[in-house]
Amino acid sequence: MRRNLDPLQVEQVILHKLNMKLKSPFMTSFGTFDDKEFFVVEMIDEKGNIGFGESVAFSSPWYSEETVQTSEHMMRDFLIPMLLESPIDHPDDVYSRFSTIRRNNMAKSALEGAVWDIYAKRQGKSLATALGGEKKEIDVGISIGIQSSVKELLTVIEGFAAEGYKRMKIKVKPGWDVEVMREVRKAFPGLPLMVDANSAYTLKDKEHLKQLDDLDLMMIEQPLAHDDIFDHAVLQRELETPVCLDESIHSFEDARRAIELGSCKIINIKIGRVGGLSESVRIHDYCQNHDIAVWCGGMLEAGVGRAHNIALTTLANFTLPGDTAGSSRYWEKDIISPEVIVTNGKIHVPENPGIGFDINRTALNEYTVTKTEFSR
Ligand SMILES: O=C(O)CCC(=O)C1=CC=C[C@@H](O)[C@@H]1C(=O)O
Ligand SMILES: [Mg+2]
Repeated sequence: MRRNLDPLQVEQVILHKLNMKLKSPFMTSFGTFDDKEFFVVEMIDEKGNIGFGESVAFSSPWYSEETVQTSEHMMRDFLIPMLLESPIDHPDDVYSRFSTIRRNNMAKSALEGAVWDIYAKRQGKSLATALGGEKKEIDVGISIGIQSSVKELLTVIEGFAAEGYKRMKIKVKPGWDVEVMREVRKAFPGLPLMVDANSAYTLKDKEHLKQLDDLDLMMIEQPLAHDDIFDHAVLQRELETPVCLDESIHSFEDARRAIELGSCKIINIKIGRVGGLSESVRIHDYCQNHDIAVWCGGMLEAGVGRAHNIALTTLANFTLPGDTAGSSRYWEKDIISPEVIVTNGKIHVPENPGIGFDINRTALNEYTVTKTEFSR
């Protein structure tokens, strides 16, 4: 294990609760997002370094059981006191320090991300380098919600293709799937395409889903239940299209079991879902050793979360474009400076220490609903 001879002591944590309105509603098989409520974690160490993390839990427990309110409770009443208690040798230790608390990975990850940012800044390294990443730029795709008509969907895809995004992920659900994707494939014959079902199907839909095999999709993401890896293995044996797991993977152990069972050929790593950057790196490394491709998913993050996703994606086995689109995908104005810019489907990885972006305090304050401080 990597050791740090300069233990860091967290002195203060500030939870900024923000509410940001999306430029346009984002519809999935489980619900529609109009705005995003979340926390920016600001953390200060004993030397005055400041690190930032972002919580990704949504207001409602649709995607996972965590919500903005449950993560606030977990951070305030359990996790922050555990962090303030004693110095940390290495950010990897945060995961083990939190291990007596079951799950609540998004709450844990928001804090762990800020510790990683401070750690990288203390070392004078970018977060990407501190994590072991080497890419100078990353390929990105974009996630497209369910639209009101196929015509509308084709227009949206055309717009993002013109912006240069490397692949399009189309949200599907029963009644908005095979026929729609046939139309999309017909209109865009060479476009890298995938679908995400957010658990909208069961094994009874196997024959229906097999029709997707004709459409040259990069993968189908999370077709079956959010807590399943067994039925996904059955489905993967029958489908030519690779299955990618999202909701089902909460830890390194989940990934190991899914891979041993043959439940997927690809894993979408979301930092918040797996409890932080350290666990993300462990999953990445294991997948790399088992020929399982990974990519970095998104949770409609604002700039701080986006910066963490960019840093993680610089690791070698992130071979597929992620969902880390530019700041302008969801926001009129982001909370970081400069904003994340996508050029020809690529994001340049910042080289400044830590997350590599400054916080735009004016924007942060504008979106802040409440602010709570915790000190040692
Ligand atoms: O652009 C992004 O941040 C990704 C958006 C996206 O596809 C998702 C975000 C949150 C929940 C889901 O709807 C979905 C996903 O499952 O990956
Ligand atoms: Mg998904």
